[in-house]
Amino acid sequence: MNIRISEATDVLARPGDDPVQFAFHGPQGHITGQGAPVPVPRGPSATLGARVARVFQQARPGTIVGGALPFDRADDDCLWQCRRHRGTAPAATPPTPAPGPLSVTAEPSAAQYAALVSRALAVMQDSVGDRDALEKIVLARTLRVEAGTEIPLAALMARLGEDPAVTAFRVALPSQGQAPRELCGGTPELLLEKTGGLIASHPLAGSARRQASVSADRAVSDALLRSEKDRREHRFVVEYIMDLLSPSCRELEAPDGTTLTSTRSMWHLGTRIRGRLRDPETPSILLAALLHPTPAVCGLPLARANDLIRRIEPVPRDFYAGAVGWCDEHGDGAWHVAIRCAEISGRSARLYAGAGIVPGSDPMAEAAETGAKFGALLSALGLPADAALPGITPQGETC
Ligand SMILES: C=C(O[C@H]1C=CC=C(C(=O)O)[C@@H]1O)C(=O)O
Repeated sequence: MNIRISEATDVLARPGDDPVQFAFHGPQGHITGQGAPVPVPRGPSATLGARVARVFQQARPGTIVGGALPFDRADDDCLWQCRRHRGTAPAATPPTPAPGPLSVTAEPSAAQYAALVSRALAVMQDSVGDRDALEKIVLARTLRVEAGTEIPLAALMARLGEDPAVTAFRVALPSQGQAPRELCGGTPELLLEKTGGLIASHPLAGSARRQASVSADRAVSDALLRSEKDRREHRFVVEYIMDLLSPSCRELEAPDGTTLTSTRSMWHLGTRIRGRLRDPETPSILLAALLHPTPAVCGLPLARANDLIRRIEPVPRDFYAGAVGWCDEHGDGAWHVAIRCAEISGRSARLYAGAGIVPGSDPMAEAAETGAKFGALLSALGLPADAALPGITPQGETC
């Protein structure tokens, strides 16, 4: 089920030179929210329904709401109301971003991250037998990239959009100083798409880095498909989403079961979920907010994992591992998990990557997995894709 915005019958505004508040290019279509910034009053997840309903009651027909929900449901979201623009795919051969000399600093380093994973595994072990025993946690690390010149977002989007398996996105965020701040990335994970009464979700969890040779690539994907640890990590996410969606659905199924899915740099385990809503008017943004954050980015049980993440991750997640997307006046829209992304402001970028930890996880392997997940964004920035793999020290700095 694809929402093809370019085939929509309603009147579309013409894209101009207006500032872009949000843009999405990927398998769910191309959509851009452009124009003078008109924010949806900001607030936490608990007040989202009332705030968005008020916008659509007062807005002109053809208005859409799009933007970013933060990782932490208690934090304020960042949503914009815009006229819907017919988006176009980014240029096929985009100019090189060329942001000048770059420096990369891992915060925390791969070794420090592996130590955090060990700590989380110890908490998991200690919690065995508790009513709310910690079964999974997703821990993230970041890379701070400093460029010699401003990072060109349009070129970065175009580079990310070359991978047909991902949705390249950008969302304007509230600025924290002089320079505008945006969340930009290429996410492979569909949280929730709604067209009329039909919904779809494609949760991913369980990962392996793509390999250069065909035989090695096949071997790692076969191993991922057979891995009991990765299947367990994945199952938590699918069960969580099915449980949360089922009260709202007349039909809900995962017809193909769990299969391999790939981007240009990663293999994942994925499960396509499809459903038919009891109430076709249910806004996609509220379904996204209901699901988010899933155990693909937080853990299980949610509250315990979230609490540990807040206590041990050294860099706040902000909008990383939140949800990004858009919703129209009929509730239709598409929301993606905000991963494989960076917060970008002027010459600076902060890249984020996380990995699901379950009993049996190997701390250094999880550090390597996060290193591989940085690859797509690093190469879109003109850096070596393996710059964040443990043991590799770009320009003398420690990853
Ligand atoms: C949390 C991230 O990935 C999630 C999505 C796919 C696979 C994942 C994993 O195998 O751990 C993660 O759950 C990230 O890329 O930052």
